[in-house]
Amino acid sequence: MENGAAKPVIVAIDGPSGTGKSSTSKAVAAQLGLSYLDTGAQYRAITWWMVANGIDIEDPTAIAAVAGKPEIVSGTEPGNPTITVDGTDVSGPIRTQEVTSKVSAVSAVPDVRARITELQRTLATSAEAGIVVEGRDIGTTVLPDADLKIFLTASPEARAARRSGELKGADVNATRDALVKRDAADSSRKTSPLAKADDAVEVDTTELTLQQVIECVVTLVEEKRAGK
Ligand SMILES: Nc1ncnc2c1ncn2[C@@H]1O[C@H](COP(=O)(O)OP(=O)(O)OP(=O)(O)O)[C@@H](O)[C@H]1O
Ligand SMILES: Nc1ccn([C@H]2C[C@H](O)[C@@H](COP(=O)(O)O)O2)c(=O)n1
Repeated sequence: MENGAAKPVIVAIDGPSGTGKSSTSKAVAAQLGLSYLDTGAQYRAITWWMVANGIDIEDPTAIAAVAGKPEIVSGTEPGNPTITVDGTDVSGPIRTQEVTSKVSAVSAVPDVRARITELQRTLATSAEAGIVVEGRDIGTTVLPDADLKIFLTASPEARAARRSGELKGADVNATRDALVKRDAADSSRKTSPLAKADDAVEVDTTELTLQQVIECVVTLVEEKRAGK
């Protein structure tokens, strides 16, 4: 660039749930001085609002009719990624079992996706140094021109073990079944399903520590920036 400033780098990280997208993306963004966006938190936030306002989650028409109502604001600081709905901090409530069980239905509604995708593109293009955006359809739909696309995978067993550890004593088989069910719903919806972009680098994290995954992604970003 003319003034010598580095061009903002846009990194898209997609994959099924529990593959390490959030942990990896936050750490990579912090290490490289980039912004960070958790797009799952945005879909959880709109789901939380639908539940709080008594919208029938089984009725896509009812969801679509009010999809533009809540104001969702995401903070993109990797050390403190905030999320508010109409000014209320919902970072805790969006992680409840109720929201987790309903988010796939809400996020499958095309009007919801159009609304949230617009927010995501605005945040990504305004990040000065660049941004790491994680989700399900970032490389395929939201940011198809991202500089680097990563698709994280891991076996259902590894992902369930990670989540059960987090949920302190949760039954591993039940956790595995819930993960697999949510992935199937997210992969089979018509609009912008969970999918690997053709030009994404796939990283299987099953046998890797979180630190190894972070180092792998940092190296890929640095190589991309160096034009390798
Ligand atoms: N490579 C790894 N080895 C062991 N544990 C890991 C690894 N990567 C992530 N974890 C742990 O697995 C759990 C899930 O990780 P994380 O929330 O980053 O996944 P995710 O892909 O963002 O999931 P979701 O899509 O459901 O939000 C966390 O407790 C995290 O610390
Ligand atoms: N780009 C995205 C991100 C998330 N979703 C939906 C599907 C997920 O099951 C849900 C919650 O995401 P998580 O917090 O587990 O990462 O949100 C999506 O459709 N598109």
